[in-house]
Amino acid sequence: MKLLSATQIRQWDEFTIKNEPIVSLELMERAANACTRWLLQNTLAGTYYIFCGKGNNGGDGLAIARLLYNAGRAIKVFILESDAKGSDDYISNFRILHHLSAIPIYQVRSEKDLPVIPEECILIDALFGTGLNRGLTGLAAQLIDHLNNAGAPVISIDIPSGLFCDQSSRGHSIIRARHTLTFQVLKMAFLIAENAVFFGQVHLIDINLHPSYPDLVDTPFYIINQSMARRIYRPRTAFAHKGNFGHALIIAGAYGKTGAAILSTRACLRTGAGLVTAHVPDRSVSILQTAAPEAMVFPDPEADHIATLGYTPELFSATGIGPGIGTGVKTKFFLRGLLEHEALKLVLDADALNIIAGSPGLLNHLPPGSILTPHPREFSRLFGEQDNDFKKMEIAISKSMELNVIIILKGHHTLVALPDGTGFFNITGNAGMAKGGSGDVLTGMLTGLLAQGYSSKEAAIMGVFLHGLAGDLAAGARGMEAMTATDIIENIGSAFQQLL
Ligand SMILES: NC(=O)C1=CN([C@@H]2O[C@H](COP(=O)(O)OP(=O)(O)OC[C@H]3O[C@@H](n4cnc5c(N)ncnc54)[C@H](O)[C@@H]3O)[C@@H](O)[C@H]2O)[C@@H](O)CC1
Ligand SMILES: Nc1ncnc2c1ncn2[C@@H]1O[C@H](COP(=O)(O)OP(=O)(O)O)[C@@H](O)[C@H]1O
Ligand SMILES: [K+]
Repeated sequence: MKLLSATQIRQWDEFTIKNEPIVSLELMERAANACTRWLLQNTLAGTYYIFCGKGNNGGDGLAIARLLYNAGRAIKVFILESDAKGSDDYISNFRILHHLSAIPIYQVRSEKDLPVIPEECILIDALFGTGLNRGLTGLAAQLIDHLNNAGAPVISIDIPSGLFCDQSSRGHSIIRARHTLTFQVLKMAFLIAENAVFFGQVHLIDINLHPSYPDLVDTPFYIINQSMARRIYRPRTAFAHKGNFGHALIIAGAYGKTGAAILSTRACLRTGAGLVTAHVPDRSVSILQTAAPEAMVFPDPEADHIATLGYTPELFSATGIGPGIGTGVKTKFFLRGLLEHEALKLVLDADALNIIAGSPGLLNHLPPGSILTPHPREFSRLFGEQDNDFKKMEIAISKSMELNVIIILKGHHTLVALPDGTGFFNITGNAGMAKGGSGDVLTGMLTGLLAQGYSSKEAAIMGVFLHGLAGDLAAGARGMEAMTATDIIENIGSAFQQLL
């Protein structure tokens, strides 16, 4: 699913107005009706303090005020005054509301007009929407601070005021909403970790924008959804044999971290690789074979570390390396040697990435199409600290293009950055996965998919989707606190079944 920019969303409104066709004011009325329905269903009757700017977001706020009033709710309307005359639809809605003389409308012209806000009221934020074109300052910023400090819950219309859709909002005054009722589609701002404190729970409000528009526009950003994963998934044919599904190699687990090797290996098995071999230090062999009897093992001659490439890596269909291997000298040399094999299909995670971060020259020796799976700290070690998460995303994409690799920047909404300059956001997964071992599972899953012949792009996109979905199923069964990485593995099968 395409992730549209603020400009494209505005054009989508215009496209709908022209092609449905519908007049702009009626589209605003449709949006306001949908928001009002949500408010009536989800908020208890109290007084709504509705704060409106003078653009179309403010127009939405005025229309919502009228509809709530008609539904019998108590309301007060506050207009943030400025020199702007107001958008046409704002003006129309203001006139309609003004005629309903029972509705109190207050103007906020200076600091002394900031109202006293009782804690038990509901604040509706319709000050600025997707038309924000600079950070808020002056009276607007004072009003935002005032609302944030009031102690009453804030419900933002479309986007918290002050938050930019497609760029970092760091350092600006921004509403901290408990809920955001956003029109039609997710905005990029809601996918970026640094914004998490602002939008609260996001609810998509369907306003029936014209279905043809997204097909007509290009965008470098996508959201991974079930239908995208389904298009990638290739169900097994009845006459298949294990040779059809590749032989995966997992290189993981210095002694003391054998668990990482077990999790990756078991995830790889559960993802469908025909054969799986785990390369682990000698002392870990029996532990691994007990925990994952379906896997074969290559015992490293070293008791505690990965050090020896005693096989031809090209014989494996795909290789995952990194979980728990440590960054010792012998393991560094091992990785250096492995990267000389240019034809490998590789997944690099955890300590493999830390080793590369310590010898950045190695970045130029990654086999084309390799998949790197850094979490944010590993990402910073590899590519430097960035001022904000949007910049981080840009760097992920530019490095992916420059190095011809796939970078999976892990997080709540994991980003898959591809060498063609596109970025795919994952929306499965939950905070129950924020514990040791979840990443090891992803490495095993990605290696398993590569081994079965999925391309790096397919494996990355479907892999992060299935990993998050398995995590969601695990959370559903066990709860976020109690679930473990093993529970993610146990739910990989059910996640696949949702692709059938
Ligand atoms: N027909 C449509 O286009 C629809 C638009 N909708 C609403 O319209 C919103 C977008 O409306 P607009 O494009 O009018 O934009 P906004 O309502 O976000 O307001 C933009 C206005 O504020 C000014 N402004 C921007 N940044 C400012 C700043 N930092 N300080 C002071 N003034 C600033 C702009 O110059 C402009 O006049 C959406 O978020 C949504 O709420 C919905 O009603 C659905 C239909
Ligand atoms: N809050 C969250 N929401 C969704 N997914 C999460 C969340 N926290 C962690 N994850 C996922 O869990 C995995 C954690 O990986 P990582 O930090 O490498 O863990 P580890 O190295 O301990 O196994 C990533 O795939 C990440 O996307
Ligand atoms: K808003």
